[in-house]
Amino acid sequence: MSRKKAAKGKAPNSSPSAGSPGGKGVGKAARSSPSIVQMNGVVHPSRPSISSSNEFYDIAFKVMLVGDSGVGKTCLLVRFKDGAFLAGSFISTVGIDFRNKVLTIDGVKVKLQIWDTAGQERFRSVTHAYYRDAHALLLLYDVTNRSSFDNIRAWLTEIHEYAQQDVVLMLLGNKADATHNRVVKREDGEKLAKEFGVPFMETSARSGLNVELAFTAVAKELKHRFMKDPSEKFKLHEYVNKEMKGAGCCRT
Ligand SMILES: Nc1nc2c(ncn2[C@@H]2O[C@H](COP(=O)(O)OP(=O)(O)OP(=O)(O)O)[C@@H](O)[C@H]2O)c(=O)[nH]1
Ligand SMILES: [Mg+2]
Repeated sequence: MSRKKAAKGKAPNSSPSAGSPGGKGVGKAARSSPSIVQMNGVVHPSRPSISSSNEFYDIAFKVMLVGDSGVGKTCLLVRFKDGAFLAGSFISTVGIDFRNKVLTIDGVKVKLQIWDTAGQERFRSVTHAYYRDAHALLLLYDVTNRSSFDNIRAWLTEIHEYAQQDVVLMLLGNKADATHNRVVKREDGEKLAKEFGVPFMETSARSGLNVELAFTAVAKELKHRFMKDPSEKFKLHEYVNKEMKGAGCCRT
């Protein structure tokens, strides 16, 4: 397997062309493939790989964080990327931003290009334009904010409209550390996730609970799908249920 070194400082290759912000008119796009091709079992980068980091990787995927404003998308990404919590005043994301992180999954270097979207309604058309390139979506609500949970159905409708049909999807109930302010029960999240057939876990960008797990699970699923190795049996739901820790614990 050829190993590619991520180039530095260029714009990510997943961004839609300038002036084409999806909006309602975009509809479903053709299936996008990872920025690599597999020939005779060998993985080759199909075009120059682009990353803001400077690490080698074998395969790359695009992951998008979506959900209402304030649910903790940016904090979750910063926790995953830098291992830190952005405490203090809330700075709402404007438009869209991205960070790269390379994970080693079963000896394979998997680069996740993670898109942090703005939850505010006024940026929705920008977000729509990026759905079609996403290989995975992490859909967040805030366990201390009922309306962010109630809006999950609307987010799922939007995802069905704009994202690829086979996009890897996971529901995350964030801010699980905030026990005193909790208004959404863990069972409510579990029930909703079951109804839509998506894996679910509660997370905390503050404590780090299940943050690494959420991204690792997605990376494992994407790598598994890409490699199509019949000897390797990976089931995302089973993996998540086995590895997930409750809010009472402190898995990072
Ligand atoms: N207690 C607690 N607070 C959190 C957690 N994650 C985020 N927050 C707080 O929630 C607020 C919003 O976090 P952000 O990550 O900026 O929210 P966002 O989803 O990116 O919001 P937009 O960019 O507007 O879409 C901030 O004040 C964070 O400090 C968490 O896990 N626990
Ligand atoms: Mg944000």
